[in-house]
Amino acid sequence: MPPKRRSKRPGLLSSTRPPTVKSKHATLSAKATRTLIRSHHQLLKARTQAEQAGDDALVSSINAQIEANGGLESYQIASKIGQSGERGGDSSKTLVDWIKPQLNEWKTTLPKLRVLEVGALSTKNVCSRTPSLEVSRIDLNSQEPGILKQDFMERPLPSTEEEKFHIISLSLVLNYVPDPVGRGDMLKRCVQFLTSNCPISLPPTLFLVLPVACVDNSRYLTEERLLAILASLGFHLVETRRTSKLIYQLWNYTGVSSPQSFKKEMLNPGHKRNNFAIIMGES
Ligand SMILES: C[S@@+](CC[C@H](N)C(=O)[O-])C[C@H]1O[C@@H](n2cnc3c(N)ncnc32)[C@H](O)[C@@H]1O
Repeated sequence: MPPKRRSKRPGLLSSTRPPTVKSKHATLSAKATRTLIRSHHQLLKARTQAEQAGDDALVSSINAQIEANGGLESYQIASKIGQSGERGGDSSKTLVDWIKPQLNEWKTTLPKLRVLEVGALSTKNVCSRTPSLEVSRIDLNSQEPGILKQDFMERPLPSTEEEKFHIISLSLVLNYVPDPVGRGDMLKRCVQFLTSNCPISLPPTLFLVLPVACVDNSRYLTEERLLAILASLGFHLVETRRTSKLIYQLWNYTGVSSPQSFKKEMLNPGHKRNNFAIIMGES
């Protein structure tokens, strides 16, 4: 009797470790997507620590592991899958829903509101399809012609109000930054790119999305601490929303800051917690 032919249905990538995305059209299970994203973050963090320790051999070995996992491109593909409707969807829909009352004031005779989308993976998300918004998209690795390859931390500072933005989106970007000081610097830098010179009654706005574990399950960051950090920079929380995985927040910049330093200090002890932290000096 001839051997039974095996089904041609491909197995899930989650059954292989480490998961690697080879083509832009590869399909990853939800679990494999999460594993790939988590592993990329862990490798970035380990690389930063090796760099800080001056261990060049370890840096090279971690770089090789990042590449073996498919690099930033595979990470972005996994993140894009996460943006699909069935996996939680496009976070910019929440941003647009929240500012809809103000956007309704907008008329075609007015200039569009400038949005800086840091960590942009798509030119077709909800904010890009909103007629009153003009979106400038940047990412460390551009996936499409409408996305500029640029590190926000290296973007030249604006020299005029017109070069600034009414809204900055940091959706799942702050948690990508591998070290706590860099995260504080990123939040501080946002202030320099925001303008209150707006054609409608929308204050300068920061849209922040983080994995909920960053504030619920970290030894060094809580929602309260995040609020204190952003308040010290002059931000006021106006909207917040949670899903089982993500926390979405809308912050208005008031212009009234009270510089304070925030160290990495134990707020929430527990051996099962993570080490996500934001450090900020007073300057
Ligand atoms: C998880 S993806 C988030 C994608 C999308 N914003 C979302 O909400 O699904 C994080 C992206 O942030 C980008 N990124 C991280 N740090 C950045 C920086 N300093 N400047 C520009 N892009 C950055 C990464 O390259 C990556 O594509």
